[in-house]
Amino acid sequence: MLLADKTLFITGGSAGIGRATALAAARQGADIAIHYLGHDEGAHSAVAEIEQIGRRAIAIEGDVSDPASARRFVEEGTAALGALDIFVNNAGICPFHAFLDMPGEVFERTMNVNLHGAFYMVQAAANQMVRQGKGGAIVAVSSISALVGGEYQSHYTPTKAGVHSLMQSAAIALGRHGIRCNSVMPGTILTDINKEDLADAAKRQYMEGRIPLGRLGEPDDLAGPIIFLASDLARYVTGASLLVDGGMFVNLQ
Ligand SMILES: NC(=O)C1=CN([C@@H]2O[C@H](COP(=O)(O)OP(=O)(O)OC[C@H]3O[C@@H](n4cnc5c(N)ncnc54)[C@H](OP(=O)(O)O)[C@@H]3O)[C@@H](O)[C@H]2O)C=CC1
Ligand SMILES: C[C@H](O)[C@@H]1OC(=O)[C@H](O)[C@@H]1O
Repeated sequence: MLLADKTLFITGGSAGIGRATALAAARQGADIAIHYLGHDEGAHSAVAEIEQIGRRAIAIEGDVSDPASARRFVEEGTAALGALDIFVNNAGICPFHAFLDMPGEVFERTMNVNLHGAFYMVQAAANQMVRQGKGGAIVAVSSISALVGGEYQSHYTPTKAGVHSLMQSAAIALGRHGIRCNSVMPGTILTDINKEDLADAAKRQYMEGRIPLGRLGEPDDLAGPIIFLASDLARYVTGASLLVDGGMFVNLQ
């Protein structure tokens, strides 16, 4: 097992990529702390499934854009599970909107959740790892959108570039503590975040057509790459990013 007896803390663990990763990490031997916003059913059913696998789990509600929520997640999760070995920063939103009339509150909320939230969460987790004194691994869910733009994502793509950049700087700041920091860059993965956008058949067909592997991603497609980066298999990997996009990025023509 790749994560035997480790503890893994993950934001956005009630749905989509985060939920799939939490369950896959439990199958690899980890105990899991889930942070989520308000989707009680998703969070509590994930906890129940993890316990059925035979691992411990706790779900803690809060808004990642609030720094106090990051501190509470780390404190309460560590009190429940005994330590924080791996942190996965995954929570995020993407309310698709045109650029020219983007409401200020949509821009600010997206920045606050995706980027500021990542900063506060990663900082709180890193401080706990430093206190423990035995290193650790941090994996952030960035995006292919850190590298390319989107007409309706002008508020969102800078947050994903920011998360990628945060992992690079954190890798430098935390290397001396034995803490590795990396990111994954998913392509288009079928989850609630894009259900409405991909309900447009023409858009969905266009996105599918760009992918050499011939299909959109599933949340489980991210679990393996995240667990790899979190595990000792990646013990000399830090400051790196891994595209997980079925080949979409390299498909120019
Ligand atoms: N799906 C895709 O194609 C891609 C996704 N990504 C990134 O992957 C990550 C996960 O997205 P995905 O699984 O698709 O999305 P989902 O909408 O399925 O899940 C989002 C998760 O984030 C949580 N969340 C949202 N806002 C907050 C908040 N303010 N505070 C705490 N938790 C919050 C949600 O909690 P709750 O359920 O309680 O509301 C939920 O658990 C995001 O960072 C996204 O940008 C990157 C590239 C592609
Ligand atoms: C929400 C989008 O479908 C998704 O998010 C990203 O980061 C990529 O741009 C995907 O298309």
